[in-house]
Amino acid sequence: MEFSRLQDVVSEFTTSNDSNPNPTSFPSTVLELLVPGYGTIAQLTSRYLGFDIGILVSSWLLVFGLYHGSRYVYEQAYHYLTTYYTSSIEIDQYEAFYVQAMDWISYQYLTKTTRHVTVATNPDPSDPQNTPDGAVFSTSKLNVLPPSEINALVDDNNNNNNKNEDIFSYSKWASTIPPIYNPQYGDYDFRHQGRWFRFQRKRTDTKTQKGFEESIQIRCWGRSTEPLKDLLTLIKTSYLRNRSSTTTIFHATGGSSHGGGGEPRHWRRQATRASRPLSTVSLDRQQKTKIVADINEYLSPATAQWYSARGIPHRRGYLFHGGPGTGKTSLSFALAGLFGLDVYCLSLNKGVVTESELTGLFAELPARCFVLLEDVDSAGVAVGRREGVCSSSSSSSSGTGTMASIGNGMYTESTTANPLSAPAPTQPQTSISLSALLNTIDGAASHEGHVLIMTTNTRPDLLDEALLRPGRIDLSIEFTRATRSQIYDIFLSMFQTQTQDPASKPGAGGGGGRDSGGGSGGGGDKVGGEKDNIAQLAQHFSSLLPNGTFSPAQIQGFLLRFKGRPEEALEGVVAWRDGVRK
Ligand SMILES: Nc1ncnc2c1ncn2[C@@H]1O[C@H](COP(=O)(O)OP(=O)(O)OP(=O)(O)O)[C@@H](O)[C@H]1O
Repeated sequence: MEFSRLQDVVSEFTTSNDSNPNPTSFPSTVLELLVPGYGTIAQLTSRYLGFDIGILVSSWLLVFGLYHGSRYVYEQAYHYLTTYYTSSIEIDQYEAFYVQAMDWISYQYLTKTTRHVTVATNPDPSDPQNTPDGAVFSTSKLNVLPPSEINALVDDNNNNNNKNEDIFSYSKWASTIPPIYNPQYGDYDFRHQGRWFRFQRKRTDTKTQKGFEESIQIRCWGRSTEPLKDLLTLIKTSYLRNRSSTTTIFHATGGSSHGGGGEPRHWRRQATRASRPLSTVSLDRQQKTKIVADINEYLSPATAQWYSARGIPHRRGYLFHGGPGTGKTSLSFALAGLFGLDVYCLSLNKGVVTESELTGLFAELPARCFVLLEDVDSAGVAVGRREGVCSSSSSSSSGTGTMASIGNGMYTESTTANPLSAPAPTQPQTSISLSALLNTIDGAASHEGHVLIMTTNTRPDLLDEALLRPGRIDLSIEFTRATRSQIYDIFLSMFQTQTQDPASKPGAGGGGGRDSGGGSGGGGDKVGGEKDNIAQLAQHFSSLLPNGTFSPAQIQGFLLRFKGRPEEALEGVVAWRDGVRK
């Protein structure tokens, strides 16, 4: 604006204050400046409508100015107060605690009160969070149809299958699973133990394939972070208490290879499962006791202090070696369940993870957890065939049986003695070098306190000695093909649990709960009798299979065909054994 014109406006404003017929209106020159064409519109409305539009425009300008002015003042004051008089905690979506905090706050406060929620479907039946009653699915709900009914269903011309109550309908089942609700992006206030907290769910755009990353921020009044820390401790305690009978499994997602779209690789919760009882993993008792005692001692806080007082890194590594389907992964999960820890799984096979990604993933691990590094031989640690070693079978350290190995030192799942029918030797396909793996495991920057379990299908005497040295691998457990006693155990665990559970047997026991001793005397006798019967069948079954020939997974696979029908499994086992061996 020209200076002379501004002078005119000011002088008119001062003179018009005296002469303005309507003191509630701004001077017309000011209004003309703010609303282009005001003079013409004012003249027209005054002439034809007999109405002074100046009052209307002035009121509107006043409200507009007041609104923006107060908003500006509010924002400045809010910024000042939040900067200097509040404390906050930010939780990144890749932090393990993110899920716990989001779940807890959403469930306790936000999704009950807020009208703006997001919904997600995660129909994992084994996740207690997803079951209608919050209970882990019980094995007593087995739905085994007799052959006659199956035949009727197969021959049904009228397609009444979906009306049959005994047929499992996924859509019906899924409709009973409540969705998971979370608050939408934005700010939410909630009051916890007499104190106000502000929860903010944020979304930041990124150049990754997904396009954004999430985080949450929790804020409270005051310059002390103690209320926030107390809240997080409470969330953690309640989460761990609820999850004590479950195991949460994390896998690495993203990454430069395998469709990760260049996103950084992070741990992501894959599933939460009912913890596997240790008794369901069949292994030599001494071996089991040894590893449980070892991990128990290692995880004790006193041990951590002991290590630290002596300047020894608090680390312990375990090597599970054996053929496919012999129970390495199962034991790892069962142990994690026993010690109430989450499992972080990573396979080093097929080059799915690069060295920098491996380092980044280890840096993100929580203080206490199980890390399951599968196919560790892929990291260039298998030193190849050694004369006079590979051709022989390795003998079990515990004397529980032998494991056949083929020419390249790999344990094989094949039950034939012919190496030609065994899988071809696998070459390391990963982009991880041995030195990178060792650095990640025990380099200066690596974390302490987690239980590191490495699995391999390669015999340990063929692995690089650098990996095998104490401090990296402190205890080795060999997993063999099923011995007679393992076959017995697998049969028992397959059939006994079911028969011991009165709820699973129509008419058995009656209201006695899961404990066979809890029912009436007659029911208890019946369950006890069935138990003895199953033990006899298991004995007979194990005597029909050769020692150390089939993997536990093979035997389990066979028995799974006969859920609830142990006698039929016994009848069919000889034909199956001979068929597989042919
Ligand atoms: N020792 C065992 N006791 C009970 N079940 C077993 C045992 N070994 C294997 N199984 C069963 O076989 C299946 C495969 O087992 P698991 O994945 O633990 O084998 P693995 O040794 O990790 O195999 P891989 O080397 O191929 O990863 C599981 O369903 C498990 O229940």
